[in-house]
Amino acid sequence: MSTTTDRETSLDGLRHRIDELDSQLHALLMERAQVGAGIAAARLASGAESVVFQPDREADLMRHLVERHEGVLPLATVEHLWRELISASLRLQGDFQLHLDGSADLLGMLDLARFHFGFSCELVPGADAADVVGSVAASDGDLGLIALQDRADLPWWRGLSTDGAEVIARLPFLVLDERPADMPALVISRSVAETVKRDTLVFDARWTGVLPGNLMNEGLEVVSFHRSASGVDALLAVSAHLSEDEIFKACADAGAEPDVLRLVGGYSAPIDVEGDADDDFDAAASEGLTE
Ligand SMILES: O=C(O)C(=O)C[C@]1(C(=O)O)C=C[C@@H](O)C=C1
Repeated sequence: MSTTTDRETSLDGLRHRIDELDSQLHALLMERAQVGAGIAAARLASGAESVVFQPDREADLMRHLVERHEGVLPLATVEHLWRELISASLRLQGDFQLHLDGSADLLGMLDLARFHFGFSCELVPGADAADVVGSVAASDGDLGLIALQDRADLPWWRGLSTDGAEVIARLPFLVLDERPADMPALVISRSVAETVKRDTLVFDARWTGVLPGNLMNEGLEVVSFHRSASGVDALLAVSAHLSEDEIFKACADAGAEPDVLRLVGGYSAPIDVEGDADDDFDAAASEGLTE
């Protein structure tokens, strides 16, 4: 005669438990989609014309997942599942296309696009980052995915603005060792509502001559930079707590005030699940800045 423990640990017993869990999960997923459709209907009723991304809400959801998470399921798997669910919700609100930076590594780009936006999202290859910025600014609710390089071939971010296309997210959102879809990138969209809360602001900053060498010490991250004959363009990520005056002062303390400082978006800072996210970035990037 089999005991309860035998039934719980036998192959048949475990499969039976998986069937039960799948059925509960499926019911919950269907209910979640229904709630998403409710949000879509409420948006439509409020007169919203196109898909409305809520990057800060998405970041909150992810943060809660990280806080609750335990056990053997890889966190990156959970992230991907939720990204697919969120994308499904978005598609219930309307169609949108994702414009891809065609100058970046294609496989890395596709991996990231599919991981973050799911498999039903229509992908549109763009020539390069500047082309993606133009397409998103001219669209009615499309998104763009632009690969981040420490040294950019062109200062593509000059095309961003808070009344055109702006930065809304930075990927990957969960910083994990050896994670899938780990190409560093920015997501851009047409300008999002003022009510969006973001802890990091992104600026187009320009200096004639060289870039101050120790901006990072002042709490300013050079996300990407482009050097030309006349000077340096930088895409700066800065804590949203700092005012523009404080940013100018921090730059002056680091060596020189920029000639141009223009807000071009913001995002909820990625979560470094295993350690210090800043480690990867600046050691590599800042080395080449003051040559
Ligand atoms: O909360 C919303 O406003 C939603 O539209 C729902 C939802 C989700 O599926 O959780 C979907 C898309 C948004 O970008 C954020 C969250």
